[in-house]
Amino acid sequence: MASILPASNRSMRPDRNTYDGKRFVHVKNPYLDTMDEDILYHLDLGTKTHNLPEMFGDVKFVCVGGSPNRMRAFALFMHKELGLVEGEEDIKDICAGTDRYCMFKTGPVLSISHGMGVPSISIMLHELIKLLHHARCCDVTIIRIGTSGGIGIAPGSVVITDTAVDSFFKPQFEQVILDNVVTRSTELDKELAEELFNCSKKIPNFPALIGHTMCTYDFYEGQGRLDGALCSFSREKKLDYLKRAYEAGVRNIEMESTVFAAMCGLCGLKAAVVCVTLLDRLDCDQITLSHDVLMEYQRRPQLLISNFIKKKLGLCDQIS
Ligand SMILES: O=P(O)(O)O[C@@H]1C[C@H](O)[C@@H](CO)O1
Ligand SMILES: O=c1cc[nH]c(=O)[nH]1
Repeated sequence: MASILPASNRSMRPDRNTYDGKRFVHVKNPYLDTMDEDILYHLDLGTKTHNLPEMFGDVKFVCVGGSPNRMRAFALFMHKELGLVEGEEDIKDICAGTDRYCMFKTGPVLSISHGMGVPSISIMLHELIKLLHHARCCDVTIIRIGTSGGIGIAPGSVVITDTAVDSFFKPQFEQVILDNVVTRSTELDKELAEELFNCSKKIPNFPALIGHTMCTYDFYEGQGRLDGALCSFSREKKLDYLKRAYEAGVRNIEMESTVFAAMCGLCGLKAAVVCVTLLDRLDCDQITLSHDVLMEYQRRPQLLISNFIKKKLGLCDQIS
């Protein structure tokens, strides 16, 4: 992928007046317009050093997930599924100059890792959303493909999130800005969730459901685990909490969905969260799956999203 610009090049910032008629990415920051250059530090990209419209202008689907290897595997899988002619060796990590995140592009699909937890995905999303804006991308759908702990559902089930909720089962994300708490909505695109669910029904033996996803700030105490280095509650309290979560409509727990939903919603991106469950938290806390089973489970959201993308691109609606 080309596109290191000479240092003398002017900013690639687009003219927003030419944006009419399509669903463009909104950045909601008046200061961006006053900047001569925008350095996307954690992605090792910038408006003066890279021709972002040339590199990314055709992106229509962005898939994000915690692990660099998973997101690389997804890019390679999509490359094959889209029947693209370039060799796999051409799919290089676009962010290789930093070891914070990995990014791969194949055709109109961008695959990016975001690390674990709200702060990590939030930094990546700020820079990714600015990247899509600078690249003048339009009609972009963004999907988080992750892993999670299930509540009251069989391990291996794929949960398509209708609403991301916080640890109090509320559909909101609280962002501390200066010394204020700003509450943002975590509603996701319901039509997109339905479309994904319908897509899942066409895949044989594919256990999928729509439900609320709870996002926590921690994997251990924050998710009611009894097996962390610290635990100050009883087994009964844990089960009572998880059962109340289930009654509130929560079917899985992970660590990024609320900020993902809030930021994508505010910036006009159609967004979905699709996570496979690795265990049923009503039964246990430790993840005891074999490596092979874990890999197979992690491929489930990828398979669903690849079918969805192929359908949207009119390539086919058959199952691979
Ligand atoms: O996308 P991944 O599988 O990384 O998401 C979940 C939530 C945390 O980031 C992590 C915890 O194991 O997995
Ligand atoms: O239990 C789990 C499994 C994966 N990811 C989580 O956040 N929790």
